[in-house]
Amino acid sequence: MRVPGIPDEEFIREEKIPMTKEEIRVLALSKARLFTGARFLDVGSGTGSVTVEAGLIVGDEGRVYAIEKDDLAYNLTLKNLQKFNVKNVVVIKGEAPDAISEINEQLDSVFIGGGSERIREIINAIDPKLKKGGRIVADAILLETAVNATNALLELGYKTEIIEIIVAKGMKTSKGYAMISRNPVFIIYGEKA
Ligand SMILES: C[S@@+](CC[C@H](N)C(=O)[O-])C[C@H]1O[C@@H](n2cnc3c(N)ncnc32)[C@H](O)[C@@H]1O
Repeated sequence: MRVPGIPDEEFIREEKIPMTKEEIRVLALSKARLFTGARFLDVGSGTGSVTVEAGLIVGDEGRVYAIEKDDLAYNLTLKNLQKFNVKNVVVIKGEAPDAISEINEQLDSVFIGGGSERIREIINAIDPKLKKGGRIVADAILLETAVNATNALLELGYKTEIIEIIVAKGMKTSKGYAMISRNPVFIIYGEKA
């Protein structure tokens, strides 16, 4: 099994396609409790950074599903999978929650990085496909998304937590390092009872 944390600059990027940044990605994948052989779903794969890291962690015995609705992001995910030589991923071009029905096996954990406006429906559609003890992890910029995700998980009886992270990265100046803050990100996660 491989420790996550591929540097952001190693991914192929497209100007308009977002990516879950390295430090947030590491924490989100840790909360997802991935393991060798796990079945994992990434909703809204974007650039593909979470999908790639998950594919490397679960290894040849595992499987990752990625759902992405946007053509450019879908193709970018494929490009990054190729770049990192990750072959255990099924990339589904479609929109969650509907596209979740294309997955025909039980999942160990799920990350939701896209679809904030439909987060409740997405969580409700994932629930029947998640094994007992499995985890749903979501990240969110908006307070409303964090509240909606938390409530959806609580209503399903999940053991739920919410954290907020603010990452400041050091920028080298002539006098030393100045810390430049990024926007705060919520990570919400729930474990199925
Ligand atoms: C913030 S980006 C995710 C970044 C990704 N985790 C990464 O590491 O590159 C959100 C992505 O979710 C996609 N998305 C939004 N709503 C979606 C939905 N309902 N179903 C599938 N994809 C969706 C967007 O097109 C976008 O590419």
